[in-house]
Amino acid sequence: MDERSLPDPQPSPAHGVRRRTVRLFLPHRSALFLVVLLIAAYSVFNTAVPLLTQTVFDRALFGPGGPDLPLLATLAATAAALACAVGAVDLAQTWLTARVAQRVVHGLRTEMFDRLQRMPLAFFTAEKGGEIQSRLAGDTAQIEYAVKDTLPSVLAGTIGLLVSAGAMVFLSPALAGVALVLAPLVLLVSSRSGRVLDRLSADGQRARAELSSAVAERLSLGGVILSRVHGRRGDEAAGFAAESERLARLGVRSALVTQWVLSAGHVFFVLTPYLVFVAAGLTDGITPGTLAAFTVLQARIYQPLGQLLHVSTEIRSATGAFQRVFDYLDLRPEPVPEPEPDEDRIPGPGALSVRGVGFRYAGAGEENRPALSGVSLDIPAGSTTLVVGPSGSGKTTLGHLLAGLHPPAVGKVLLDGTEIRAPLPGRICIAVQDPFLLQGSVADNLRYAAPHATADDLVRVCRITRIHDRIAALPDGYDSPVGERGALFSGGERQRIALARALLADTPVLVLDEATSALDPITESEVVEAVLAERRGRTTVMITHRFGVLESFDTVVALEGGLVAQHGTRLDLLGDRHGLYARMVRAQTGAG
Ligand SMILES: Nc1ncnc2c1ncn2[C@@H]1O[C@H](COP(=O)(O)OP(=O)(O)OP(=O)(O)O)[C@@H](O)[C@H]1O
Repeated sequence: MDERSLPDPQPSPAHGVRRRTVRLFLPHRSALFLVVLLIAAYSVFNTAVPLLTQTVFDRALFGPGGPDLPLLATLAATAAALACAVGAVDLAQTWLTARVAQRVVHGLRTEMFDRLQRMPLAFFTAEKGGEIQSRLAGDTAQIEYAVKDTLPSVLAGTIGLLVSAGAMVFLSPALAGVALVLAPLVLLVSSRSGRVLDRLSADGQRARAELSSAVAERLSLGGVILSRVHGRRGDEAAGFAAESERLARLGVRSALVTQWVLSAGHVFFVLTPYLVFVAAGLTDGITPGTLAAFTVLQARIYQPLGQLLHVSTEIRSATGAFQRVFDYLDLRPEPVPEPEPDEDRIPGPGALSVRGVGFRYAGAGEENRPALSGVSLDIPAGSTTLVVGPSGSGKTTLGHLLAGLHPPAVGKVLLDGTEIRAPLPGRICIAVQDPFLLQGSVADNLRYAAPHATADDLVRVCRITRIHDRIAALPDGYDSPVGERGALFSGGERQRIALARALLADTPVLVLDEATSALDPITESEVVEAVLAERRGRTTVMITHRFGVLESFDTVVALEGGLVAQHGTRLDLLGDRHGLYARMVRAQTGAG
C-alpha cells in the first residue's frame, strides 16, 4: 500500500534564498530603479549643502573683500531650496518603497494562504498552529519591514557613503585617504560578527515560533480548562517563562554582538576627525572653508556607515524570514482537480461506490495496520446507510474518503461513476462530531453553506435539527454571536447548528460522522428521524456508536479493524446472532 507521506519543507540554502528574493522583486524593478535614483538624488542634495559651506567660509564670509552679503543670501536660498528638494525626494522614495513592500508582502501572504489551504489534512494534523501563524503573520511582517525600512537604508547607506566619499576626494584626496583609512577595519569586524548574528537570529526566530505555538495552544479555551482541571497552571507558567527567558537571553546576546560592531564603528567615528585635523596641519593649501566642509562631510559619512552596520543585523533576520516563507511556499499541496463548469455539472442521483479502498495515515508507522484495507461497498442513490464498528475500526476514515477529504491510497471511491479525489461542494457534504463554528453570528455560520439562503430557509433547517427554539430565544435571535469556535453554545447545540448548516447545503449525498453524538438519546432520535425524513430520496450515510434503537436505515455496514465485517440489511445482520452488528446491538440495548 502506498503510504501518503507528509510534504517535508526542505530549508533552502542561503544563496538560494537570496536568488529567490531577487526574483521576487524583479516585477518591481522599475519602481526599485526609481527608488535608487531618488536615493541618489537625496544623497547628492544632502552632500551639496556641506559643499556650500566651503563657499560660505572662503568667499561669502572671509573672502578677500570682506563679508559678501548678497552672495551669503544667495547661498542661504540655495541651501533652503536643497533642503526642500531633499524633503520632496524623501517623500517620493518612502511612498514608492512602501508600495513595493506592501505588494511583495501581500503577494507572499496570499500565495502562502492559498498553498496552505490546499495542503493535505495530514499537514494540519502534524503542524503546530502557532507555527503557521508565526510564518503567515510574523515573518511576512518582518519582510515588510525589511523592504520598507532596511532596503532604503542599505541603498541610502551605500549611495550616501559613495557620494560623501566622492565629495571628500573632490575637496582633498589626501585628507579623504586619511578619513577613510580605518573604514576597512570596521567592515572586517562587522563581517566577522555577522556569522554569530546569523546563528542568533535563526535561533531567535525558532524560539519566537515556539513561543507563539505555546500561546496558541495553551491559551486556547481547551488548553486553559485542561490546565485548571489538572492544577497545572504553575507548570504551564513555568514552561512559558523558560521559553520566554531563552528568547530574552538570545535577545541580549544579539544586542551585545550588534553593539560590539557599532562600538567598533564609534571608535572610527571619534578617531578619524583628529587624524584629519593632524593631516590638515601637515598638508599645505587646506583652507579653513575646505576643513569646515570636510568636517561636515565626515559627520555625513558616519551616518551611512552607521546605517550599514546597523542594517546588516536586520538583513540577516529578513533572510531568515524569507527562508521560512519560502519553505512554506515549497510545500507540495494536494493536486486540485479541475472544477467542473456549472453547466456541465449534472446533479447525479448520488450513488456511491467504494472499490478495493485502502488507506494509511502518514503519521501511523508501517508496523501498524492500515486504517482501511480492501474496502468495497455499493451505496445506492437515495439510500440510507448506517456505518458501525468498534472504536478505531475506520468509520471516520471511511466517512472522510466518501466526502473526498482524503484521496484513497489504493482503490477508488466513485460518485455516480466518477472518481472522487477531492471534496465536491454542492454534491457531497459531511457533518462531523466536533463541528467548527466560525466567529460571527448563528446566521453567518449557517449561510457559510448557502450564502443566499433566506431567513425562512435558516428557520426551516433549524427546526429540523431542533435548535430553532434555542436560537429564537436569544436576544438577537439568528444574529446572536456564537463565540470562539461556538463556545457560547453547548456541544449538542453546536452539533445541531452544524447539522442545520449541512442540511442547508442541500447535497445529493450527506455523511453524518457522529454528528449527533452529544445529544441526549431522545433528542438524537428525533433529530435523526427528522433529518432522514427531510432527505428522503437522497443518499445519507450515518456513522454512529448509538444505533441500537435506529431502525430507519436501508443497510448497515459493520467495520472491524479497517475491514468490512458485515454489510446488509438491518434484519439480515440481526439474524446473524454471532455477527458484529447483533453483538453490538445486544450490548447497547441489553437484550439477551
Ligand atoms: N490523523 C491520523 N494519523 C494517524 N492515525 C490516525 C489518524 N486518524 C486516525 N488514525 C488511526 O486510524 C484508525 C482508524 O481511525 P478512525 O478515526 O477512522 O476510527 P473510528 O472507527 O472512526 O474510531 P472512533 O469510533 O473512535 O471515532 C485508528 O487506528 C486511528 O488511530
